[in-house]
Amino acid sequence: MEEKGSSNGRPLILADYRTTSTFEEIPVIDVQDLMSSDPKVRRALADEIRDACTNVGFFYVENHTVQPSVIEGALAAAKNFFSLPLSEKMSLDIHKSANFKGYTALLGENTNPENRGDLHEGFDIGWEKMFGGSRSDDGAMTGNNVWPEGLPGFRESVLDYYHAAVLLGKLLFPIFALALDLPENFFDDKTTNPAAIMRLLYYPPQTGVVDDRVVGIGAHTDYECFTILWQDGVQALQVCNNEGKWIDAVPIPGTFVVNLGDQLARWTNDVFKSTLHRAVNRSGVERYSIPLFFGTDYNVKLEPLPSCVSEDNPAKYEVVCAGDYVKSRLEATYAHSK
Ligand SMILES: O=C(O)CCC(=O)C(=O)O
Ligand SMILES: [Fe+2]
Repeated sequence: MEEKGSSNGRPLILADYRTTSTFEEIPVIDVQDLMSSDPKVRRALADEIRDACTNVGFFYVENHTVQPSVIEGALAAAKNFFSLPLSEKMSLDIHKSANFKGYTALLGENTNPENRGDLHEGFDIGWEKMFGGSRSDDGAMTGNNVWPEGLPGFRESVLDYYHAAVLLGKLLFPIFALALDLPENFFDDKTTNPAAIMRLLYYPPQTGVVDDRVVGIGAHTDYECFTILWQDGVQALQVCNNEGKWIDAVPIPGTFVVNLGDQLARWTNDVFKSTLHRAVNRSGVERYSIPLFFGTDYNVKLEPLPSCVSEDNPAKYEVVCAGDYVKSRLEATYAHSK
C-alpha cells in the first residue's frame, strides 16, 4: 500500500485514507502490546489497526485481556437463560423495558428492514455495577437492566463478562485514537460512562431451504463505535466486502472479532469503515455469541474529525447526539414487533 503521511512529523490527512479497495480475509491482530510503555510499540500496533479499520472494518484480536473462565461463565449463563420456558423469558420482554433491556424472542428483531425478522433470541443489558446498581443518567438511553429470577449466579456471570469486555474496550479506545493520529487520551472525556450494550445471542440452526429474508441476523452495520464479539466454534458470521461478496468470519479460538460501528464511521467521515455483516447458522447445531457494543457517552456529539474532512471528502453526516442516535437505531430495529 502507498505510504501516506503519518507519524514521521508530516501532518496526516486522514481523508486521503478513504479507500474502495476490497478484502478477502479478516486480519488477526495480536494486542498483547496494547499497554506497552514503549510509544513506538503502541504506534506500530496503531498502524496495524488503522490498516484494518480503513480497509476492512473488521479484525480479530488475539492475546487480549479477558480471561477464559469469564467467557465460560457468560456462555454457561447464556445457555441456562435460553433454556428457560418461553413464558419466563417473555416476562423480561424487551418491549416492556425502558430502553431496550431484556429478552428478544425469535423474530423479535429485524436488523435488515428488507427482511422478515431475525432468527435469534437475545438478552440485552447496559451498564450496571456489580455492587451498587445502575447508573442514574444515560440521557435518552436511561433505563435499568432486568434480570431473571431463579437463575442463581446469572447476573454475576453476565456482569463479570460485561466489565471485562468494557475494560478491553477502554484499552482499545486510545489505540484507535493513535490510529487516527489523535492524542491517545482523545476519547477519555467522551467515554467516562461507557455506553456499552451487551447481548447474549442464541441462534437455532437453520435447515432446509433458507429464505434469505429470514436469517440469524440480517445484513446490518452496528450502531456504536466498535463491537467486541465473542463467538463460539460455529461458523455463521459473514462480512460483506466491497464487491458485495460475503466473507466468512471463521471462528478462531481464543480471539474476539472487533468491528467498527456507525459512530466511528461518523467521527471519521467514513475513513474508518463500518462494514455490513450478517449471521446465518446453517451448521445444523445451535450457536451462541456475545457482542458488546461500545459507544461514547450518550451525551457526546458525534462530529467529524477535521483531519477526516477535505475538499474531496466533504462531511457526509449531520452532527447528532450519541444517545439519540443509538436510541433511534434501536427503535427502528424493534419497530416491527412492537
Ligand atoms: O452473532 C454474530 O456473530 C453477529 C452479531 C451481530 O452482528 C450483532 O449483534 O450486531
Ligand atoms: Fe452486528
